[in-house]
Amino acid sequence: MSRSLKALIGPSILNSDLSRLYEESQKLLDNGADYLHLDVMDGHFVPNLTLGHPVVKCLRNKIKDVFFETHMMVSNPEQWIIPMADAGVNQYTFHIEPVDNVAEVCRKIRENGMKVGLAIKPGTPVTEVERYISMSDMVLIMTVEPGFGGQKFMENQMAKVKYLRGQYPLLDIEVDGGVGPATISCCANAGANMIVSGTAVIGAADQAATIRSLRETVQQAINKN
Ligand SMILES: O=C(CO)[C@H](O)[C@H](O)COP(=O)(O)O
Ligand SMILES: [Fe+2]
Repeated sequence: MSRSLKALIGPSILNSDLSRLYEESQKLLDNGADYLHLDVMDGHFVPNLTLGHPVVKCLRNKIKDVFFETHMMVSNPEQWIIPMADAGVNQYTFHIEPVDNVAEVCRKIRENGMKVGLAIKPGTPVTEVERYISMSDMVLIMTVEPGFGGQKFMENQMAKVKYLRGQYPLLDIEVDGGVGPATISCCANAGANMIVSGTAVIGAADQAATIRSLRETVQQAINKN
C-alpha cells in the first residue's frame, strides 16, 4: 500500500501554565492532539529559555505512548541528541542555520533511534534545507521568528511550503508560529500537513473543537489534491 499524507495537530505547550506541564499536556491529548511539540530554547540561538531533557524525561515518565517532537532552537543541536533520545523523544527537529555538518547531525539522530526534523527560520531560503531532505523525515517552515509564542503568523512563508509540496508530494511539512483557526486555511492550502499551534489551542474556549477543526481543514485540503 502506498503511503499517504496525514493531517496531524501537534500543540505547543510553550504558552501553557508550565508549572502544570503534565496536566496541560494530558488535557491537550484528551482533547485530540496527535502529538506534542516541545519547544527547547537555549538562550543563545534564540533570546529565550524554556525546558531541557530532564523535564522532557519527567514528562515521558508520565505520558507513555505519545509522539514527542522536540523543536530544538539551540546553537549546538548535536550536543543534545543523546540526552533527548534517552528522555524518550521520537522526533528531533533542529534548525540548520547554526550547523556546519547537517548530514552528520541527521545521521546521529537516526543512529539514536529518533526521526529527523529540519527547521528553517523565516529568513532562510528553502533551497538551504532542500538539499538535506533525503536525510530527513520532516521539514519545519517557521512562520514566526523562533523564540516566543503568541506572535503574528507570517503569510509570506507559504511560498516555501507551496514549493516543497510541489516538489515532494509525500513529504511531511510542518508549520509553526501564529497558526490557529484564522490562519489554518492558508497553511492547509499551501500544503502543510503537520500543524503546530500554541496560543490558539491553549487559550481556546473549546480545545477539542479547535483541534478537530484545524485537523479537518488540513485533511480536506489533502483530500482535494
Ligand atoms: O517554536 C515556537 C516559537 O519559537 C512555538 O512552537 C510557536 O511559537 C507556537 O506558539 P504560537 O502558536 O503561540 O505561535
Ligand atoms: Fe516550536
